[in-house]
Amino acid sequence: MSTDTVAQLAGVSKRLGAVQALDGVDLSIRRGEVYALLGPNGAGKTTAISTMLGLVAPDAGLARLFGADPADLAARRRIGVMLQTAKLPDTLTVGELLALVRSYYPEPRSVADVAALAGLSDLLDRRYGKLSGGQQRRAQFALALCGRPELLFLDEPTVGMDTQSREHFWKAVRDLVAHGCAVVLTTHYLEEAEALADRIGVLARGRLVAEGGIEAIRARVGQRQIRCITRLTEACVQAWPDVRAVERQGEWLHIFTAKPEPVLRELLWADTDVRELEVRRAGLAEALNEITREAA
Ligand SMILES: Nc1ncnc2c1ncn2[C@@H]1O[C@H](COP(=O)(O)OP(=O)(O)OP(=O)(O)O)[C@@H](O)[C@H]1O
Repeated sequence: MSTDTVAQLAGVSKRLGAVQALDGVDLSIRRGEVYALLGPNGAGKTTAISTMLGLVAPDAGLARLFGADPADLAARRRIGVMLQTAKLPDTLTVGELLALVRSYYPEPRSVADVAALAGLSDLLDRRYGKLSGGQQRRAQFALALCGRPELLFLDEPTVGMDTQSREHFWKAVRDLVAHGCAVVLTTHYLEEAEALADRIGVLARGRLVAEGGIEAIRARVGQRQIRCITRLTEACVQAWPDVRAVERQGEWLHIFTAKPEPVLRELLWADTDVRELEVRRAGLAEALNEITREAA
């Protein structure tokens, strides 16, 4: 394992009941990077994170945290974790929870720093059980930061957060990463992956089917999208050669094609009043759909 690798799965397979949740997964998380693990529901993202954390024992292969077994206490002290299900005592205040978790670490982050990073400063006296869903997620994020982690595991961290909280959260993650923290992130909000991730791993049915930077993942899909305002009908455009799909959204027509040039020529010829014409590469969502469809 390279000294730059902070967490690793090597040839990991895991069966859960009748499901092959992970099937020969190899992945490495490097120091100071944000690695987003993406894929449809049930693809194996949570199982992959749980295996890195030593909460799930692999049937084959191995997991490493800072080169050690994930159960190793010294390695565990260097991580922070925010899982989808957090069971915290409802009756304690946020301040009391922070005091408790900070007491596990020899040199914890100060309450003021943690509260500022997680946007919690005005919630310290509130009981955890009385917080809204989004506020509870912020409290869980704060708890994950107490031990000054070098590696943070964030499993769908912004579910339930409003737009402002989510933006605050993204800024905090960027600050932490700028100071050398690595992050493993799962999310179904692709704009979150686009905003934060240095690298993306795509899981489908327990296999890592694509890995790379956002542009590299997008570039795997040759498809382009033409968007315009036109009086032409969907059926008319759909009949042209090279047109893969057509969708109308209000006054906009979206045309999907791998060969935009001949489609554009046809479009400009068929409707000389066409307006607001745009051509763009497929987005991350379309790329992920295509990659997971191919894998299936
Ligand atoms: N304890 C379990 N027993 C049986 N099957 C399980 C168990 N836990 C998970 N699974 C199955 O393993 C597969 C992978 O689940 P996992 O939770 O890792 O997916 P995920 O990618 O995190 O999904 P989501 O996006 O919905 O959170 C799913 O088919 C799930 O139903």
